[in-house]
Amino acid sequence: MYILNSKQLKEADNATIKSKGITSISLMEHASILCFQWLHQRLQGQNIPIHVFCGIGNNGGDGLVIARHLLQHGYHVKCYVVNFSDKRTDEFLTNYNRLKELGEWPQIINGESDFPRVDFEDIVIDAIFGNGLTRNPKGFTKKLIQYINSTKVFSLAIDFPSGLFSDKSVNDKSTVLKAGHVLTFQTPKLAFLLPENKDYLNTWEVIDIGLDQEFIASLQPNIHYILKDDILQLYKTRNKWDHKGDLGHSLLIGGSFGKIGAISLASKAALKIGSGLVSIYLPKCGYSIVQTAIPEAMVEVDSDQVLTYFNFKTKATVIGVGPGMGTAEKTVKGFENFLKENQLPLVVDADAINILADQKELINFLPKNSILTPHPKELERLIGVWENDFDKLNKTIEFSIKHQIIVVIKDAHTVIIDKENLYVNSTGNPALATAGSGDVLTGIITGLIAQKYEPLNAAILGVYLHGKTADIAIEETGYETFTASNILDYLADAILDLFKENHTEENNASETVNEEK
Ligand SMILES: NC(=O)C1=CN([C@@H]2O[C@H](COP(=O)(O)OP(=O)(O)OC[C@H]3O[C@@H](n4cnc5c(N)ncnc54)[C@H](O)[C@@H]3O)[C@@H](O)[C@H]2O)[C@@H](O)CC1
Ligand SMILES: [K+]
Repeated sequence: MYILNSKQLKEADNATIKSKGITSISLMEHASILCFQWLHQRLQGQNIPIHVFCGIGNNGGDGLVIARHLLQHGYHVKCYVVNFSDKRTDEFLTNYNRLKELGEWPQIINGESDFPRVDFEDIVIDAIFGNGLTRNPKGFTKKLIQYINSTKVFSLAIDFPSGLFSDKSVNDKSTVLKAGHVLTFQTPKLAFLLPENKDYLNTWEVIDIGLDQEFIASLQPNIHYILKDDILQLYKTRNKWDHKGDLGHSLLIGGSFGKIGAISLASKAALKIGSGLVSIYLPKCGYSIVQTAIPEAMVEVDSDQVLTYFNFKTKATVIGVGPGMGTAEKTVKGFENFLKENQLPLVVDADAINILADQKELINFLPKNSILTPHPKELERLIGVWENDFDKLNKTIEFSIKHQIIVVIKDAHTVIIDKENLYVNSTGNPALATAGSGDVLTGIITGLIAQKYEPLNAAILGVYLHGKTADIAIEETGYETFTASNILDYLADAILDLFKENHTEENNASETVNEEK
């Protein structure tokens, strides 16, 4: 699924109005009725006070439409116009008049003395600002947002939590209305998926308002939200005549005394995801451990306790390097020599990333389309500090273009960056915040490249499946007892789930952002 920015969304609105021969008013009516229905289905006519706060733009127009339908269905509605400007849009004015025709005159809020009383048990519909927000809310509008937040009332945000920008960072945290739930139009918004915005929304879902898909595709959006449908297009089924030699040979390089588990997990993962053959190259001290733990794997050893020589004989198709490797001086030297010789596709993780961050000139030896899988701290060592999450993404895009490599930024929403294209993952939960989870991801991606997946597709598919294991598992394991080994236990379920009937929530992008709330 595409993620559109604010400009693309406006273009898509206009293109749809043209191609479908409809008016902007009817598009607004349609979008807002879907929001009304969402609420009506849940409230079933309950007599709860609903405060609808409308701005003066088209987001406010949506609020007015929702208020009208709620009134017509007998709800206890109070509608307000947050009068921060006199530049009311035509769509706002039309719907303002339609509401008045019903005998309902919205209360105009011109200052703090006009703020209504809002109780915790009430419901707020936030239709103050949407996609048109260009600057921080100021004056009494800012105060109103703070007042509503202070009541801790449930608020249903229309399209955006008011105060949250679509494509740039919020610099004043106190100007965003905290949403209990967001009904956002047509596509997820990048802002919802960034860690810096986690406090502004609890859950969100996309409401499909029927914008012109052909037009949207013609914009060639560079940001994607990866759902099951996207994954099914990448997934390769096996052929009857496949031989283990056709399914690639993964070589996992890593481990050091005390950290043999990391390379062991990565190697198991490469096997579990279907790599035809798996070899491990590690320090001698890990030999018996991996031979016992993974009888399917072949093993070659380096010096006693840390990797030093990197003089393996294995002829692999792809190499995953870094888990548990450490950064001993001998290892750094050996890794440097290895990089200068190596021609094979690489998946680079953990300490191997730290070595690259320390000696940036080595990055130039990575083959084109190598994959780096840093967590945020490792990324910072690689690209330097960022001002905010948008800056982080831009800096990573520059890095990816400069070095022609793919970066997997591991986070609650892992983002895969391939030059200017961003792929945001939709699966996973905090159960994955556990030791060894990254090592398993490295093994999965390596094992997929072995099976002839393009590196980018291997990263997208690997990250999705890795997250999906935890989504399936938590029903049984809860968050706490889930460990990295469980990722491997549930990998089969994650793959089989691709072929199960879609649940509605998977057709319709949605998520819980903040698990505790
Ligand atoms: N036909 C359409 O264009 C549709 C629009 N829709 C709604 O329209 C919204 C976008 O509407 P608008 O573009 O009118 O914008 P908004 O309603 O989000 O913003 C209102 C206006 O406030 C001004 N503004 C921005 N920041 C401000 C600030 N800090 N202080 C004071 N004024 C500020 C802007 O110039 C903008 O015109 C979407 O989020 C969605 O809710 C939906 O009804 C779907 C159809
Ligand atoms: K809003």
